[in-house]
Amino acid sequence: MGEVDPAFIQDVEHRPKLAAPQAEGIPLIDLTALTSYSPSDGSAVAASTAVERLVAEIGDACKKWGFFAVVNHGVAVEKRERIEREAREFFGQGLEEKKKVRRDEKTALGYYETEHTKNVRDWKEVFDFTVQETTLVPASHKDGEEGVIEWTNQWPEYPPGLREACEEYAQELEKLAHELMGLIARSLGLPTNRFDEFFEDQTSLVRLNHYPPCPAPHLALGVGRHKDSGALTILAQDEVGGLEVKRKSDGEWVQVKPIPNAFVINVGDVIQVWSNEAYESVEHRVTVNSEKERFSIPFFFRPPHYTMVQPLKELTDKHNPPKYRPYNWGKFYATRKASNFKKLDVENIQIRHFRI
Ligand SMILES: O=C(O)CCC(=O)C(=O)O
Ligand SMILES: [Fe+2]
Repeated sequence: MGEVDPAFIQDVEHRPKLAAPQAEGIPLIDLTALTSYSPSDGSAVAASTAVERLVAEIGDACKKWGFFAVVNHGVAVEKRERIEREAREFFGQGLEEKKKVRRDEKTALGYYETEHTKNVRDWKEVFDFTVQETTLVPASHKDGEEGVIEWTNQWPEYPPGLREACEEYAQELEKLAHELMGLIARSLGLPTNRFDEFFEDQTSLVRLNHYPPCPAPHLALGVGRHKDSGALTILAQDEVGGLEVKRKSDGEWVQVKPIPNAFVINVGDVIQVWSNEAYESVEHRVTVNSEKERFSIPFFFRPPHYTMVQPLKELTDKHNPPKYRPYNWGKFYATRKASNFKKLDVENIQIRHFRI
């Protein structure tokens, strides 16, 4: 492909600088204290001090960056390698094969190659699946239309091992997501289990991303600038690199350096609201390059559709009143979905529409 379809071209102010600084990147946090903590062993006191330190590190990272990387997270490396292998195999097939599980108006899950972010087409193809076997979402994004529909995953015939690899990976990541929410709760001065009630069901999603080499990496993006709308994102990226985060301190785009077997974590809009902006959801984007393809796998941890998202009572008082009106997560997400993936002339729904 020599010429790039104009649908992919970013406005001048959003085009990437191809040498974004790598210095002063996101914090790297070692989760050993969490995975080795066992209240019954003799070193419980030392272990709990280590967990307290970890909680403080997480709190600092959430405040300063909204992003951090974790190592020693307890997710089995074989499970990650397996899904990465299956994803490569899936995307390596011809378009005809992939289109057999293509997403359409009715089935929101599966393969898709024409996603847009803020009305510009992304240089990528994706495969989406939900974590909960039966995921319920509102049938309509319109207020007053109350029905729900069931989302079911579309699994391809090839590669035959994709489904199992995805299901196993999702289970592992769900455990890590709960652990991280526990640490985040503690860092906000809340009990470890404070967020559990919001995840008895879920609308969590895992996405396999493939960014093919792009002949115009200075004009297009793999994913345009955006914030993640859910609670927390846990990203596995390969060794190629391309993720950039808008640094809060100065608004510069900085690269998130790939670290083998680490996950990149970021706070989404829902935590921004729950925490009444103690933590903010930070803008990020993905650059592409002309030589190498790149693969990544975000796990989007999201509450069930019926959740009313609002600042937690414990984190607000008369000096720090709630900054958001409650909004229904399912309707918010359905509205996003209804407009997100095609070119539109209007802006997507945003949490700032609920800002008081
Ligand atoms: O591929 C990546 O590094 C990040 C993708 C991303 O931000 C997203 O899918 O929301
Ligand atoms: Fe994202």
